[in-house]
Amino acid sequence: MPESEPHPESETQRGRPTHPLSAADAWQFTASRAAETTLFFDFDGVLSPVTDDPDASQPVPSVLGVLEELAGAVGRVAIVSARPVSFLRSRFESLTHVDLYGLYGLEVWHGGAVVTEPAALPWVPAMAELAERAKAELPEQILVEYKRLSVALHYRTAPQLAQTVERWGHEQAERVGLRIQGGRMVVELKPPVDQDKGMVIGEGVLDARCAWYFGDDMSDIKAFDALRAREAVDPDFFGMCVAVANPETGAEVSSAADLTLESPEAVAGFLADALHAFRR
Ligand SMILES: O=P(O)(O)OC[C@H]1O[C@H](O[C@H]2O[C@H](CO)[C@@H](O)[C@H](O)[C@H]2O)[C@H](O)[C@@H](O)[C@@H]1O
Repeated sequence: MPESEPHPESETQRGRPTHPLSAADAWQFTASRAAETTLFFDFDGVLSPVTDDPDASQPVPSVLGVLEELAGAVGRVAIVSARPVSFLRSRFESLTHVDLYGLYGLEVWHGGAVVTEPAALPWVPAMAELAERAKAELPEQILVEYKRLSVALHYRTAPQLAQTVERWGHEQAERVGLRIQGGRMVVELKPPVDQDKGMVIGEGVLDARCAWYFGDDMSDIKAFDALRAREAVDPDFFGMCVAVANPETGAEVSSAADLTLESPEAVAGFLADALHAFRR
């Protein structure tokens, strides 16, 4: 090529595109830096349709194969959930190349074992006691989900009890010294340990040049914020925030996202389509 003609930039050198951009363009750009890309997924309401009984939740069947294929196409795929790692393992046992973060990052699946944030461990007895107290004191329609280092109080099947649950949760948080996390028809009590999805993502993208986060709930907005924060300090980094629509937190999450998908089933289809960008 003559000296005077500009050299075409290679795909990996191409600067970050400007938001907003179409999903197709975002995937195409992502594919150009696939090895330096991480895809993060929330579980409930994103990979799994909402059910009245949290124990009954299952991923959309087709998403398992798609995640495994994506894990072979990009640098890293991770699920970042408020569920314990043991629960995530029971749903994603077949996925050998997908990283798992549980309890908002208090747990990580690493080297074949669950690694727990040491600062949270002293709170195990208090959380067990709290779960028993919740069962005894709250109306029986409230489903109490004990998660070792957190207790979730579900009112999905009794929405008229939302205020009762909120009030009881705040009283207990003050009494025991816990933190509260609101979610979709749920109030969750957690140890006073600095760890949330934003911190998991902030740390997780330190070596990445591109990341996507798929979420549907209030705690996921912190993960979106972490991608925005990284973009703000690194002009080369490209982040995409994808919301999943729902009647409870959907409007707020969607307003913080680059694009919104209709349902967990739509997420599975969206990811299956995205695979084409990596096969070219
Ligand atoms: O971070 P996530 O993986 O999205 O976990 C958030 C909460 O998800 C679960 O509750 C939600 O899904 C349930 C099953 O579909 C539903 O019944 C409930 O109303 C939702 O809030 C989970 O049970 C909670 O522990 C998580 O905090």
